[in-house]
Amino acid sequence: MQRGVSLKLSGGILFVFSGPSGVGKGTVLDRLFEKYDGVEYSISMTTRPPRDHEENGEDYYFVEEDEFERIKAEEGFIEWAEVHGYLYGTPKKFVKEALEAGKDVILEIDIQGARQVRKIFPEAVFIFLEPPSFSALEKRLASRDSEDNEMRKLRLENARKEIEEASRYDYRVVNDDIDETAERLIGIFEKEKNRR
Ligand SMILES: Nc1nc2c(ncn2[C@@H]2O[C@H](COP(=O)(O)OP(=O)(O)O)[C@@H](O)[C@H]2O)c(=O)[nH]1
Ligand SMILES: Nc1ncnc2c1ncn2[C@@H]1O[C@H](COP(=O)(O)OP(=O)(O)O)[C@@H](O)[C@H]1O
Repeated sequence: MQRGVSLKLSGGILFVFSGPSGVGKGTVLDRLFEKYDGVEYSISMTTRPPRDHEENGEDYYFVEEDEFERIKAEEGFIEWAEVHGYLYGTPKKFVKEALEAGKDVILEIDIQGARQVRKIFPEAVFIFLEPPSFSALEKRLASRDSEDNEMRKLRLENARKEIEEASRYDYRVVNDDIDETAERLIGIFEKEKNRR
């Protein structure tokens, strides 16, 4: 975690969205953003190589490890973590400016990042996306066909630990039907906006 992070939360709401690899986080958010613009998506930085369809500056900022380390040293991340063997971090500037402008922001980050955010933004809203079953998760990850066997195995091992953390989240949403899940997320965003 970065020291000296001080962000004003008087403006927008910070949503934290986590879930195991292959549960459908990206798919559900893509579907949601087709019809909803009530939250801003924070684009993370990563040292993971891009998948075929992924665009730099859209899905992630893809960087080499030395660049990531440089930004880390400059305290440019709200949080960062090593996940499945690569580094991932949330750039501070975008989130800070959006929240200060009164916009609501969603971070799609892993459980380690969520723990860090919980310490510095206890007011954030934490949402965990769960698979209907572990075998459904295995099938989804296999069907995505974006990792080799070894990487898929690592992601599934990590998934068990990630799912154990779900009870620490404010909301747990099972991703059965993509459209229904997107609607449930919009429902959560709107409910939280109305409360503040
Ligand atoms: N801590 C942290 N985790 C992130 C960040 N961006 C993405 N992640 C998480 O890193 C994990 C791997 O992401 P990715 O490589 O896109 O794989 P996927 O989950 O299989 O789609 C997921 O749990 C993401 O939520 C970030 O900025 N910080
Ligand atoms: N509700 C769902 N039902 C069936 N398949 C799904 C569902 N949501 C996502 N998928 C599929 O599961 C795979 C993993 O989804 P993805 O969005 O890449 O997951 P994540 O971002 O959580 O790693 C993709 O092939 C996607 O099409």
